[in-house]
Amino acid sequence: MSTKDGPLYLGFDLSTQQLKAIVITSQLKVLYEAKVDFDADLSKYGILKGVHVNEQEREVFAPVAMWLEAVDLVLQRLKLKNTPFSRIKGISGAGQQHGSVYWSMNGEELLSSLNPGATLVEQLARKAFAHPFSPNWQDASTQKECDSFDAELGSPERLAQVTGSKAHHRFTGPQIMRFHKKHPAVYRATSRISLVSSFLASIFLGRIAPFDISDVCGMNLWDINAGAWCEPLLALAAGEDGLEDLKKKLGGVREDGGGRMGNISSYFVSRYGFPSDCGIAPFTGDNPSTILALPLRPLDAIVSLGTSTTFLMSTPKYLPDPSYHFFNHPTTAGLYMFMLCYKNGGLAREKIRDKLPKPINSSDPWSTFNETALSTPSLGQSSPSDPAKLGLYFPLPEIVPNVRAGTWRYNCDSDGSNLRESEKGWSSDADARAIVESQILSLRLRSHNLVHSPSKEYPPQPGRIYLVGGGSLNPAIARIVGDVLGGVEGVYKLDVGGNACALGGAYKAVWAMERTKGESFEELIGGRWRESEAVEKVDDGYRTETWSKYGKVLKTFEKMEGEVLKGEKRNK
Ligand SMILES: Nc1ncnc2c1ncn2[C@@H]1O[C@H](COP(=O)(O)OP(=O)(O)O)[C@@H](O)[C@H]1O
Ligand SMILES: O=C(CO)[C@@H](O)[C@H](O)COP(=O)(O)O
Repeated sequence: MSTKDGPLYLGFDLSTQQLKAIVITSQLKVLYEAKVDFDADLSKYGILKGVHVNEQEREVFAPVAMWLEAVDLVLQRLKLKNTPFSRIKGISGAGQQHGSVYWSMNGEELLSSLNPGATLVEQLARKAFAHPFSPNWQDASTQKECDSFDAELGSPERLAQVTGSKAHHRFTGPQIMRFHKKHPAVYRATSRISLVSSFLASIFLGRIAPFDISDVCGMNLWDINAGAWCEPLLALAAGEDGLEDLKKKLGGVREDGGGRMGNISSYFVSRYGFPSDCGIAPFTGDNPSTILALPLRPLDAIVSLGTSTTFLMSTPKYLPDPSYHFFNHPTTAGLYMFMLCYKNGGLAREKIRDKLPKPINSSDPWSTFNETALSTPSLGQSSPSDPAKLGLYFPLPEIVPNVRAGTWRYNCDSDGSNLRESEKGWSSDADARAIVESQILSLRLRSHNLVHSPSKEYPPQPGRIYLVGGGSLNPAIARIVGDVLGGVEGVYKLDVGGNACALGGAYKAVWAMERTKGESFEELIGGRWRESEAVEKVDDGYRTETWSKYGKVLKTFEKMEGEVLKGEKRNK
């Protein structure tokens, strides 16, 4: 089929700071891309980095109206690029995980009777939602609710065993529990609760979409082994309004990540010229969607360098633990997604970058940061007798370890001994390398159970490491990832750069609409994917000496986190 007349597929990524869209052919060729950057394009909503913050209550939330406006805007931008909407046969996509949207009693009716002559925001923002905001994954207001969740099943270990994760501030169950307590009247005026992924799918479907089998695992409410809601946890979140009422608000969970939930809403047919039989496939979380951007093999890992940093692997083994997350795989029953997630990713690195002199001879705002990071020796040691530098840089309270906001600088000897808090600290120059090292050391520390030796001559580590998200454009970060985490086959980035998650959505749409009976995502996409057109090697990865050098301080890094955690308990 030529690129001029075949069917096209559209993928979305509604993440923290942007809405991205990508259009591809059946043969996975990228034809059109567009994005809306919330701060740059929709600053009238008063957001910063896509969100509002109420520091007093540690709340972080985003305006639902802004997302509605972004949908029309990104489609207009695709239209300006002459995207032939009439050829789009399927749509899927992703939403930032855990966020919840509260529909009003007549929300679904308004959604199903949109007038194509007016915008989504004009028609839905004021009346279709019981609450104008969606709690964001960076929210940290739910410590009490998390304690109740962990206690309900007996322990964090048990909660992780059942739901794939211990209780986390951002997970939707604890968020709903707090929402119910804080806004009981609004809770009662809510007809349905969507996740960000199912909210976006609902907009295109013209009715409220069910949850997706993978994204539902980000709620602390879904029993992964049983494939059903965990009723004691639902009852806990629902309080006096009761389990049955919350079940109705949540609606169904669709087990099949493919197929079509229905055809596109007539709003998009009339307003943009989509064909009326364009299918809407289930949308998933942004991390599950990211693992669909390439055929990921068992020992391969993805490091997503977006607003959050996440480390993702696809695995047939369900090995839950309170220090990380397991989700159902978004397309393939019997597979799981392993994830580590950090709040202090891109924005923490930006803060260090902004302390360095502004680049003079380059339009790349990262050039000083990169030169500084690359000219600094590993662990800031010019010689083995220099103290090694280990830091923690958390402008926001972190997830792993669960500590308050703060910056900590420590030193130790080359063999990892003699850990002590650095008396004098060090310059911002040294921070540039130290922040990236510390973020990647944490990934290495926490992923070691999931990796094994690729062959006799190598210690346990990933095979390939794929970098995605905004930070994947950065060569200095790629180099440090290779230094610290290894990767015997090297470090790669995707040609679509920061658009991997939206690309995963588009691939999912292709599979959802074109699969033959029983054909898996891996079979269909694996058969059409052309490595040379999709990825680029950006670092050799494993270097024995450097990798061992970081290995010597890995336990010390863990000890440093422990010291900071002890201080946390003292301060409580
Ligand atoms: N060249 C670069 N080097 C390092 N970080 C970058 C670069 N370009 C963009 N970023 C970072 O990428 C982040 C946005 O990534 P993105 O994946 O688009 O985020 P999200 O999906 O969370 O909205 C920004 O916070 C920015 O710091
Ligand atoms: O909370 C998590 C995952 O558990 C985050 O990864 C969010 O899903 C937001 O992702 P980005 O906006 O950084 O892509």
